[in-house]
Order: sequence, then C-alpha cells, then structure tokens
Amino acid sequence: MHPSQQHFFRIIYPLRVLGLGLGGLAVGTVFWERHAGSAAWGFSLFVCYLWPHLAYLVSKYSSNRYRAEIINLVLDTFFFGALLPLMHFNLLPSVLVVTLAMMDRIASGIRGLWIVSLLGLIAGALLCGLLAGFHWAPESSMYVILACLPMLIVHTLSSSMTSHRLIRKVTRQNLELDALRRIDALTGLYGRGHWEEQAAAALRACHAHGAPACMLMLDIDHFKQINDTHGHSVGDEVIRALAQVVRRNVRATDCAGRYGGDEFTVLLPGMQLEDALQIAQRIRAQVEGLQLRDMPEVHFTCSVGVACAEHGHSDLRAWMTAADGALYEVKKAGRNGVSNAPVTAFAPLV
Ligand SMILES: Nc1nc2c(ncn2[C@@H]2O[C@H](COP(=O)(O)OP(=O)(O)OP(=O)(O)O)[C@@H](O)[C@H]2O)c(=O)[nH]1
Repeated sequence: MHPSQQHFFRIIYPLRVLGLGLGGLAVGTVFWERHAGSAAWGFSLFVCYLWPHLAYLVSKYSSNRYRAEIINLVLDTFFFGALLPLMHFNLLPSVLVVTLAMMDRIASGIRGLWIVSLLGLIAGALLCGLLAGFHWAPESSMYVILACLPMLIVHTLSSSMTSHRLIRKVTRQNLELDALRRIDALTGLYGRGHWEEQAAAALRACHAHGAPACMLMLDIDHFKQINDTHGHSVGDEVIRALAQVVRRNVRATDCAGRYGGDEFTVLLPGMQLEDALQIAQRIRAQVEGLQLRDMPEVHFTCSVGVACAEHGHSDLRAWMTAADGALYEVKKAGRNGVSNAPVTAFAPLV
C-alpha cells in the first residue's frame, strides 16, 4: 500500500468521528428547536454517532480498502444531503455541512470525488425530502449559531494544520530534489548544471571587479579502453577513484564537478594560474599512482587543461573552450600531463 494511502486511512477515521460528532451538535440543536420526531432523531444519531464506526469497519474488512473508503466518502455526503430537509434547510448548519464536506473532498485530491459526492448529496436531499416532505425554515437562532461554532472552528484549524504539514513536506521534498539535481550520483561531486551556474557566477565576478578564478578540465586517458578491457563497472570504479583524488585536493570554497562521462571540471575561485597549475599537477600525479583495491592491476592516468577567467571570455562557453583547448594540447602531446591556455593580455576599453 502506498504511504499516502496509509496516511489517508489513518486520519479518515478520527476525522470522521470528530467532524460528524460536532456536526451532530448543530443538527441536534435544530431538531430540538423544531421538536423533531423520533425518526429524524434516530436517523441523525445514526449518521453522526454510529456511521463513522460502521464506515471504519466496512473499509477495514473490505478486500479493496481504498475503494470502500471512497464509497464511504460518497455515502457521507448522501447522509449529509438527507439531513438538510430534516433540518428544514436551517441556513447556517446547512451551508456549513455542504461547504465543509465539499472542501474536504476537493482537498483530498481524489479525481472526480467532489462531483460524485455533490451528486450523492443532492440525491440524499431529494430522497429524504420526498419521504419526509420539503419544509422551509432557514432562520438560524443564536443557539444554532453557537452549536455550529465548534464544527466550524475545529474544521478550519484542522484544515490549516493539514495545509501547514503539506507545505512543509513539499518544501522538504523540493530541497531534496534540488540536492539530487546538484549532485552527481556516481561520484558525489557536483553535477554539470550546478557547476556551470557556479562557474558563470565566477566569470561574472571577474568581469565586474577583476576577481581571479581558474578552471581545471580533467579527462581520463584512454578511458574507453579501460571500459572495453575490464568492463563498465571497473570503469565506474575508476571514475569514483579519480573523483576522490579531486575532492582531496580542493578547498571547501572550490567547486568540483563531473561534467559528463570521464570528464571532470574544477572551479577554483580566487586562484591565480601558478597555484591552479600546482593543484592540477598534484591531482595528475596522485591519479597516476592510484591503485583500485579490488583491481590492483588497473592503472590509469588523466590529462588536465587549465584556464584562468579573463575579460576576453565573453561567456562561460568561451572560458571552457580555452580550458578544452589546453586539454587537447596535453592529449596531442601524449596524455598524462597538464597544460594551460595562453593568457591573453587584457586591453582596457577606451
Ligand atoms: N564506466 C563508465 N563509462 C562511461 C561513463 N560515461 C561515459 N563512459 C564511457 O567513457 C568513454 C569515453 O571515452 P572517450 O572520451 O571517447 O575517449 P577516451 O577513451 O577517454 O580517450 P581519450 O580521452 O582520447 O584519452 C566512452 O566509451 C563512454 O562510453 C560512465 O558513467 N561509466
């Protein structure tokens, strides 16, 4: 059973007991004022104080509990409809019963429930009106108004609490979804989208006030061969191991991401080229010395392109192209190395 359905079954019984119990107070006051007969009293006592327990037992022992509970919800409104002519359409309790019942059914989110319930309510009112007669006495006395208040107050507060819980749950799930979007599942490094956002912000800071920043672009050498020789799961292990090396060598303020496949990008805000090259060399050397625990015979290396943010980079793509160009140079020169994009002198606009 889906957790949301379990929750639905858990709360519907106490809510029905409470709602109908308080509703019975209002109905009873109207009946008392108009000296209702025993049939009307008997019916309202059944609806308000017996039916909630009966509905619970019916759904509990039903083979399809969800369906049984939906039928119960429609039957609820059929009974509410029947109470309207018995109350001679006393205005306040009638309006409250119809409005609150419809509110609950709309809020349940169950498709079509409110419309079927509305039909059930009209059917109940018509049937009971035909049997007991249609009498019209809409004035609500002060006693009836007072008797309606508990139902109104409790319903309003419980609806607000439900909305409050729902909003908190949706907010929490949105945060979790956001974390999933930001983090690469295989390596735990940032994913491409988040990394690009951070890198674009660093480039904007460079344009705005000359804040330095460097980017490393890493690619595992002959990774396809590793996959082909040892299998995809060893390939994944290699990716994870490289990610660990990257993580060990960056600061908390840096942003290390897996850009896709066997390609990694590291953003180093506030860093000059010399320092960035040192970090790149350190990562490259540590990757060269890596040994997988279960596959010590697998060795691999990586190539790194380094590029500093420049005013001449019109956008992130241009900055990444510079780092990619440096990476290409390393690959061309035989791999397992580090290279940087040529630094262009900044010519101020006149
Ligand atoms: N195991 C594994 N393989 C992946 C994953 N994503 C991409 N790949 C593979 O990574 C390989 C990438 O190879 P290429 O970038 O074409 O080239 P390479 O073999 O690394 O060669 P060079 O980059 O030129 O040194 C492809 O075979 C992809 O199928 C992944 O998540 N796990």
